[in-house]
Amino acid sequence: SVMRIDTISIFPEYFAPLHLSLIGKAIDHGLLEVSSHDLREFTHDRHRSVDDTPYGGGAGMVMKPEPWGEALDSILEQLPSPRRRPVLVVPTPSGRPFTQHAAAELAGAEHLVFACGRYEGIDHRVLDWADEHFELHELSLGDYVLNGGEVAALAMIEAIVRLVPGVIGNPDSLVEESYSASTRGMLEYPVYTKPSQWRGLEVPGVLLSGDHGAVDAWRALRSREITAARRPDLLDQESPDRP
Ligand SMILES: N#Cc1c(-c2ccc3ccn(Cc4ccccn4)c3c2)n[nH]c1N
Repeated sequence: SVMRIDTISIFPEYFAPLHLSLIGKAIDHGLLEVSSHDLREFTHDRHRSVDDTPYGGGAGMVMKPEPWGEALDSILEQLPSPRRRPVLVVPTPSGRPFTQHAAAELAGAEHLVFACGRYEGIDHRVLDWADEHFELHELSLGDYVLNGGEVAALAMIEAIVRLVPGVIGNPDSLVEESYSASTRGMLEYPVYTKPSQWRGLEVPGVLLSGDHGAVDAWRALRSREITAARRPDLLDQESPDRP
């Protein structure tokens, strides 16, 4: 089935890169449809204004609700009926953490809409209204501050789309990854390829030995060492994947 993704932003050109590489291929193969919408197309004043000063005072500007309401209406009107409620993802610093688990959850959706804010955020009434018409997910990419939601949406879209069956070339790499890397598993072990000697540096002998048991053991040990050093928090969690 075709997954449809709509993005809404005052910088729709941020999403041009989605038509490259992996995701570009999925689009070419008809597995994925991506459309980017310019929020300013839903303004009607001469200055095409999308922001105004915050009620209650404070620095910065807030995105006005009207353009968002019209943009989201336009998405809903274009849906084939009877429609299942589309998923609305709103990247925000105050969101629930976007994790591999969230990506897997969203990979099952038929239709994803990303509302990318700027300034100090979107008038909260937009989220309150959207909660009645969409399956709303307010998600944060991580504990750092960005200037808007576009970069977060690009990352989320890539993490989600690569989990959609048929989109990524080799499904095996997904299976391996789901047990060892960015999920609540462990961090990836180091990888090597030819030449076996490079600038005086060798590939660990075990990897050239052909002894698959020894290779697996070496990789598990390296994952554990790297995880203990960089992400001890991942080691604390009991996980059925890790004996
Ligand atoms: N996801 C995510 C994000 C964001 C993010 C997402 C959307 C917007 C819309 C406006 N801003 C600027 C801004 C800065 C400060 C306080 C409020 N708003 C965003 C930032 N920052 N960091 C993440 N992990």
